[in-house]
Amino acid sequence: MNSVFLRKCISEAGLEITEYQIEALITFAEELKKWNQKINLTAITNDDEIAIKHLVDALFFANFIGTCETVLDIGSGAGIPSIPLKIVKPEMPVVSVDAVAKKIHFQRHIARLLKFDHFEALHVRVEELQKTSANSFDVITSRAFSSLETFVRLGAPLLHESGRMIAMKGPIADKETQLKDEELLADLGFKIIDVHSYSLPFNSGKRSLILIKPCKAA
Ligand SMILES: C[S@@+](CC[C@H](N)C(=O)[O-])C[C@H]1O[C@@H](n2cnc3c(N)ncnc32)[C@H](O)[C@@H]1O
Repeated sequence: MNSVFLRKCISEAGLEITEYQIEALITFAEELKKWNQKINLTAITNDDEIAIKHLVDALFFANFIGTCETVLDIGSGAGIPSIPLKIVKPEMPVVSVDAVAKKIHFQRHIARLLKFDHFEALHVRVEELQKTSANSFDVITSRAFSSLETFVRLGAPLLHESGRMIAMKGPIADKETQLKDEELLADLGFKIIDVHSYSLPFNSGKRSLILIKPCKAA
């Protein structure tokens, strides 16, 4: 991957990271492409798209969540957003879960290569995590995992009472879909607190971060 293009994308997005972190993101991208030739980890294989749609999108999330909290990434696949998050916030404890073993093997490989501390990649269905990690996480996130309702239903038992859930989504939904989502979340005792919209660099599409909290904490 071309570091000049990645730097341009990060600066176009208004984000700032160190040279060391740029190099680590490039290592992640190169390993992703290499492993993807043998095992199917991502449908995105082009360098520019990996930079914008995987790396920069995850960096927007990392920038949004602030400092040191315990994060759970549900259905993290090849490690989005968990791996870029660990690269730019190395001190942050992150647990990344996926139901597919080869994806978790890849994430562990990256964690070893980049010498991550406080990073656990677990081959487990999130439903099973409730037995060991109830009410443990300050932030629970997911991208391209499920509907908002399923995300909140599966994540809720794992969330610390003062925690928040952040769904990484595409463009803001139309009013009708939004109202339906709000009703479904209210039935689970949760509420949408904020929707943070942003554009990926070079007109590559709109995205949103949906901040959700238990009604009693809102
Ligand atoms: C479309 S991928 C998204 C991967 C990554 N978050 C991204 O945005 O590139 C959805 C992932 O969710 C995982 N998944 C589906 N159901 C799951 C469950 N119940 N528990 C854990 N992971 C699950 C799948 O194995 C898959 O890797």
